Amino acid sequence: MKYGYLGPEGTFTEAALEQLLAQRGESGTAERYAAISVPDALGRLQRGELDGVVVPIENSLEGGVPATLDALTRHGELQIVAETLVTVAFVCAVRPGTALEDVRAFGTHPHAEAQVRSFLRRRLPAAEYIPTASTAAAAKALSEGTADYQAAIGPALAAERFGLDIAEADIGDNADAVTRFILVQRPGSLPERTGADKTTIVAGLRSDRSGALLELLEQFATRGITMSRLESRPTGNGLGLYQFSIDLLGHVEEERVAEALAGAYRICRELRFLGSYPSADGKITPVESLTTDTAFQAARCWLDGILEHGRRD
Ligand SMILES: O=C(O)C(=O)Cc1ccccc1
Repeated sequence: MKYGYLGPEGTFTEAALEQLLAQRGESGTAERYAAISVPDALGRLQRGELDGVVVPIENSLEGGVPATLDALTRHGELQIVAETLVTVAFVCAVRPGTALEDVRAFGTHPHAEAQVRSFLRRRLPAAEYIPTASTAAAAKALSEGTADYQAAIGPALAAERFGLDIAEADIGDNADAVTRFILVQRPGSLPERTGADKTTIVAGLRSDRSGALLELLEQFATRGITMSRLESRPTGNGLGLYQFSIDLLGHVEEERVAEALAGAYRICRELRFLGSYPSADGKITPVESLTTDTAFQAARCWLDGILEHGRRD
């Protein structure tokens, strides 16, 4: 199996891939491919050049990763099969001999920049921020002398891989910051239901219907389904046109989730199913007695009885 990740070597995403491979017992056998961007990785997956791709999707401080949410929605035909959580710790890396005082600009991934703001305010208040495709891409360019910045912010691993010095370590605003990464594949069989699962969907609402979002949320509420993420992203087709990227606690093979998705499908302009997969935290989702599979099956039995008796020959 060949797995792609947001490269180059030394990104947080590479750490997430290693974590996922270890869980799947594939650390020794998998081939790795460092992609230059999330769309590049997903494109290669879709064309069959890769069998799986790991990308960041959500951060405990910043929320969803727009590049991933948008690329996943655009590709449409891909499926999330697993997730993993990585605790991210940041360092400020420089070329040997550079002092923090010499740093006029720094490069890093937008999600890293958002998580080191107090360090930036205290230590680099005048430095310009140059966004890069990944944290390790910033470290690589700095070490190769092709960067127009003097510092790179990212994991210690990236500094180490590219022979940089660590000017300051542990510069994150929040020591408990966690990033959630997903493993994406071409559509195939669904991961097995574990009781601790997530389902990811993208819902495009009908713009001519007042209360469309409320109606969508009702589909989940009435079936006892909890959302763990809800984000609006522009469709790209004009101002005011949004779609919602949503994580639900549950698996599509559960009756309550299947019924809610069917309800959502009826009322949405467009509904994309992006996958049901085990939650990384392994926490079993409590299911109220009125929304268990048994409760749904009993209701259907009752209805079948009515239809059976009332059938006209
Ligand atoms: O650029 C990286 O190293 C990534 O893997 C993306 C990222 C950036 C910041 C926090 C988590 C993931």
